[in-house]
Amino acid sequence: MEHAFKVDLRGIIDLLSNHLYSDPSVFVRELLQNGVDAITARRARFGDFQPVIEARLFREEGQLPLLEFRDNGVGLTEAEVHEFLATIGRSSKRIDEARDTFLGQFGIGLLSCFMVSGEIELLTRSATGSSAVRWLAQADGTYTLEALADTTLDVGTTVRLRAREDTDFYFEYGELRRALENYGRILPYPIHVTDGEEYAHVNAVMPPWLAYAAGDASKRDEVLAYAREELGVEALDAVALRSEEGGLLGVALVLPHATQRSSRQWHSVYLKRMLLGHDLSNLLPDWAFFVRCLLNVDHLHPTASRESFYEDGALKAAREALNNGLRGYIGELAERDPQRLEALISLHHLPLKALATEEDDFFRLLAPEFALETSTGRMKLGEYARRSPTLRMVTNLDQFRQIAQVASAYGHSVVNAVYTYDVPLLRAYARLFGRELEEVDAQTYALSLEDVATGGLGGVLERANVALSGLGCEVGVKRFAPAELPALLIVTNERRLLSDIEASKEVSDGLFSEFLDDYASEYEDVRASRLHLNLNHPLVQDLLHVEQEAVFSRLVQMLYVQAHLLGHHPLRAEELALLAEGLTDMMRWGLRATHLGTLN
Ligand SMILES: Nc1ncnc2c1ncn2[C@@H]1O[C@H](COP(=O)(O)OP(=O)(O)OP(=O)(O)O)[C@@H](O)[C@H]1O
Repeated sequence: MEHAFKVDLRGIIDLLSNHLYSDPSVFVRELLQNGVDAITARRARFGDFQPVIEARLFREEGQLPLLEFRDNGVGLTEAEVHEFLATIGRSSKRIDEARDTFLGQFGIGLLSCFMVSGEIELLTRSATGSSAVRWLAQADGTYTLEALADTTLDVGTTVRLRAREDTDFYFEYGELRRALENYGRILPYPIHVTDGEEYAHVNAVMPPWLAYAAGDASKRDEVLAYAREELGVEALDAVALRSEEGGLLGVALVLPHATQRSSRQWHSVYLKRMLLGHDLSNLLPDWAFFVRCLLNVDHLHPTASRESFYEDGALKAAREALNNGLRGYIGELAERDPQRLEALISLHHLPLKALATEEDDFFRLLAPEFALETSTGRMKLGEYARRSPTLRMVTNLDQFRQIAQVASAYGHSVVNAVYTYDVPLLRAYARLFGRELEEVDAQTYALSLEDVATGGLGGVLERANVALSGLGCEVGVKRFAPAELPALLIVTNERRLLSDIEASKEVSDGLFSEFLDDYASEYEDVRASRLHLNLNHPLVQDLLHVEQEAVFSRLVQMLYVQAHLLGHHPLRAEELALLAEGLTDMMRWGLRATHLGTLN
């Protein structure tokens, strides 16, 4: 035996309200959409007429507010009401040629009215001339349908909804007007709203960006003013975007402040002039996070929630077109107004770096303008490459701090490539412009310091090592530039990690401290850090002649602490204690020297 499915309407309403639609105010969108589609259908079948959509609110004493939403579109015959309105999932708009003409297609939109109202009343007269009908549907899935004797009812449809206690909010004039403006601001048919006292024509003035996008360049200032006044964006530029694919028209407003990839922009995306949503992540290229877009597409397909687009060939083509539009803007700026491009790069370097790493042509165009931090100051990549035939980079901030002083003594400038995109940018530069790229670290420079024969040092090394025993540091004596630098501390990354663990242990107790001990034991064989004393420095030369062990030891320890400070190495408790003791001794000796004219 064959049986028919039964539908539990309450279940479906629950599905729509809790899982498909993000907000009950979408009922306004669905009503608008049906009104617009009905007018489009009437025009197509019965010729031109003066279209109108009207929302009227009634508040009567002791009653919950009532909304009447009227359009003078094609209307429905009794048979069509049974077929399309009362059959869930059935739509008059799902024929192939209608897909591109109408906003609706799924045959579920009207049900969203049950999110705000217990019943839906619909009065309609078809443009075919048949008699008017009244349909009254309940959320439990039952409905009544009666033919109306009233012959004065105009062609079109009126939907009547009474608020529930908990949905009163959506039936307030201000809220309804905001929702109509939000969804219908650029719809092509006039939309009116009134509550008897207040009245508005919500789409009386078309925003200027559509005309600008369509090619009317004279609207640029109006678009910038619109962005400022309506969106609160002091845009630096307005880029017109259009493409046949997807029937896309839009404008990208260049933001006046730097942005991160993670900062999501509040775009406005319209489908056939009806607001679809604010997210453009599946249309805009990844790197375009420096613009805020206003966009209308005519030929893309919405998902059932109408909050994003369905992934298909048309969406892919539209994505491509947007990508090309924004790239075209940057390329054209380079030719038309290089200074403006320079300003754009310095403000929006992150998105433009992302673009440059994607494509060689853009790399050549943009890369020389990107700012870098180098051991000889901030400069643009182009300038850095002019000054430094071999490109040198460090990828670790600690390393950069350690070698910044020494590298310049060798006439080297080293890039601090710890920021996003720096490494791929330098690699791409080396590849495209045939340069050598060296990754350097503190050890590389320490190895190239000039060795000193230990024979002539008279046991200084041994004594210095005793002075620093227990600190995990070995002492060496070398000659290097700059001569003003008395000592250089080289700390390996593992050693740095170990110091960090020790520092954490100082402030933790119990279990965590034990865990840190375990963790640290894995690094037991780590090489000690190295303190290179610079024999070019007069203080180090004097050190060779200090005989009193206490003084010698303090001097070495203070050189060790000073090297920490100069190299921006964090001080552990041991180093802080040495610093305190050393300073006390120095002061004591200073005072004694003042009084006695001698040190000791
Ligand atoms: N104002 C109206 N005028 C004329 N016909 C209407 C009106 N509102 C609804 N209909 C008819 O009822 C059908 C179902 O409407 P509903 O809003 O549920 O779905 P839809 O608009 O077809 O698709 P979607 O779910 O994508 O919105 C429509 O296809 C249309 O035939």
